[in-house]
Parts: sequence; C-alpha cells; structure tokens
Amino acid sequence: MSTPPAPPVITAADPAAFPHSVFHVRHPKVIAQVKAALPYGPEQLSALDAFLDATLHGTLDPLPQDDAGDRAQWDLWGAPYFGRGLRWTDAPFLWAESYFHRRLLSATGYFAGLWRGVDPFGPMKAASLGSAGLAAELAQLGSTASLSAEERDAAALHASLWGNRADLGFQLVAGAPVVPEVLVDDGPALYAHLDAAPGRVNLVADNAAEELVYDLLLLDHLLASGRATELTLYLKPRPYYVSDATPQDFAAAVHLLETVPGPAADAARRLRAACADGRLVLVAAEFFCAPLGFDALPKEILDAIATARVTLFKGDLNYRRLVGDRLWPQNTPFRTLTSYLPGPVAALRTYKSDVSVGLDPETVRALDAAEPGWRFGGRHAVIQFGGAADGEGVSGR
Ligand SMILES: O=P(O)(O)OC[C@H]1O[C@](O)(CO)[C@@H](O)[C@@H]1O
Repeated sequence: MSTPPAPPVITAADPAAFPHSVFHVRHPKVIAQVKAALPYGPEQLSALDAFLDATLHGTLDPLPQDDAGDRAQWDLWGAPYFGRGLRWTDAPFLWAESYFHRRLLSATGYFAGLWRGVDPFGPMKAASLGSAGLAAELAQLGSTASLSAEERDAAALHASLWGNRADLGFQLVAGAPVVPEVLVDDGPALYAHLDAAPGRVNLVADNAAEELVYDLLLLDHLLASGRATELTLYLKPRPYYVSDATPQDFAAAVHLLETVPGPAADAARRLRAACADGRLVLVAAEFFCAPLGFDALPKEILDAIATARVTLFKGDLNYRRLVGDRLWPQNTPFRTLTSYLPGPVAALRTYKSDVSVGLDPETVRALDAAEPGWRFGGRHAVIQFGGAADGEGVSGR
C-alpha cells in the first residue's frame, strides 16, 4: 500500500498565483454585483464596502455577531487564523474562500432584519434560469431521441458536466465561450458500474440555475433508465459561493423544466413524482457550507455514501474538498485520493483552480506548453470514477 506524503495546502498568498486573484480581482466584482443586484440601504452597502476592504487590506478576525448561531463553530474553525495578524490570503485558500462567503451573507443582512433570508445572488440566478439560450436548449431536447442509447448516456453526463461552466461567480471573470475538452472520461465505466447493479445514486450539487437544470436531467435519466432506484440530492442550506444551489433553487429549476413542453416537462413530471413518493430525497446539509474537506464529512453523509451505488460530486469546489486542496503531483490517482470514502465516487469537474489529479504526465506537459493557465479557464474537464474503497490512501490529508 503506497502512502505518499501530502503536499502543502494551497493558500492565496502568492500575488502571482491564481488564488490571490480570486481575492483581489474576483471578489471585488462579486461584491459590486451584489450591491447592484438588490436595492440595499446604506447599512448593507457600507457593510459590504467595509467587508471588501477588510478582505483586501485587513487581517482575519472572528465572525461578527449576527443571528445565524454559528459563531462558536466558526471560532473553532478559525482558531488557527483569527487574531494572529494573518491576511485573508495567508490562510488555506479553501478555508478563506468559505469564510469570505459566510461573511458576505452577514454583510447583506441575510441573518437579521429586513433582508433576512433574501438570497443576495437571487437576481443573478433568476436571470440565468430565465435566459433565452437555456430555454432554447431545453426546447431542443427532443432531438436526443435520434441518438443511440450510449450517445444519450454520454449526452446526459456531459450536459451536467458542462453545466458547471455556468457558475455565476466564474462568469464574472471568464472569457468568451470556448471549445470544451474532456481530459479524462470515465463515463462509460461509471455507466457499466450502474448497469451491473442499480441502486441509490447520490449527487452533491454545485451551482443553481443552468447547472442544476442539467443535473436534474441527468438524475431523471438515471432514474428513467433504471440505473438509479433512488436518488439523494445534496444542496446547500443557504446561499454560498455566488450561485450554489439551495432547495429554493431546486424548486425554481423544476419549475423551469415544467414550462418547456416536451422532454423537459416530462422529466419535471417524473422528478416531481419521485419527490412525492420518496424516491428523490433532498438534503440541505450544513456540512456543505463548512470550510472543510470531505475527509471531515459527518457520519450520516458517510453512511449515505457507503450505502449508495455511487456518489457524484459536481464542480470545482466539491473536487477540491474531495481530493484535498493541495498541489498534488498531477499523476496522483483519483482513486487513491478518494479511497478514504466508504463507497464508490465519481467527480464531474471543470477546471477552475489549481488542484489537478489523475492525469498522465504527457498530457500535463502538452497542456502546460500549449495553454498555460489551462487549469483556471473552465475549458478543461474530467469525469473521474473512483470505484469502491481499495485500502490505498495518502497520509496527512
Ligand atoms: O462552482 P464551482 O465549480 O465549484 O467553482 C467554484 C470555484 O471558483 C473559485 O471560487 C475560483 O475559481 C474556486 O476557488 C472554486 O473552487
């Protein structure tokens, strides 16, 4: 059994590296967009300005008093960083980005007063869900009827994969749409695994709106084709990372599907029926808004992974939490890094950050030479299937 030591955790401290730009380029845009999205009053607007200033020029301090009830929890999570004169970019990138999004909610008044419970990203999500492009794509779904069964399988998986490019935070800095490239496609192995024995499929969702619509179509495809006997969809209990999907976003996505006659509305009808009879269960787990890797998953989610036929993890952030937010040698096997989980897992991930595993060195060399920055552009993706735990692991995750 090989147990290579874990490489250092990624931080945003290096001004020349990508994570630093998330704090210094992307976050100012996110806050400007939030300020413009809703008619906030002076209190929220100045809290947002002060918060941005603190993340750019200040040091890490405890959560302000608000009504969320998680201050003691954050004091524990933040103990290594709070009150030590550390800049936001000095803490682990995964931790600091998560704390950024938690503090952003406080600044908008999400936990108390008039703006309590109002999603600061709601208008952006609604615009994405209501886009003419998405409506046109959904109206064309009937054209997949002419595809072979294998092509339909691949189409459902790849639509869910590339739906991840529609992450609204990412679009603030992404360039024009580009030709996508899948570097690893374990889709056929994943379907073969499900064909060998159907069972419950868990999907850990990422973004709302367009991405969630295609995730729902994938779940419907798995249920309708008999691969999944039951489904569990993991959502965020509250807004997080700009466009992450909440139960309210789930309802909005089902509603949109219902409005497009044909295959989209048919899928919505089946999904509603599955919700009604308990074959599709939604879970909005607090853990998914925690600044932690999945090696800290609580027992109930680990049990759900152990008893599922497969658990699908969507998107870049879930990928970082799954394999560990570290600069792994890129040929480290995905299976090795996910073997700490008690059941089969697969990742559907477009590249939006440094972490990269499961690639052969020749592919990496060619990508680095042809397109420096390929790991941040959202043009490359992987579908990686980890199979069941095989006892191989990495120390120090
Ligand atoms: O919505 P996704 O695919 O999880 O992407 C979120 C990603 O965007 C970033 O915030 C910036 O690229 C990453 O740090 C994060 O992992």
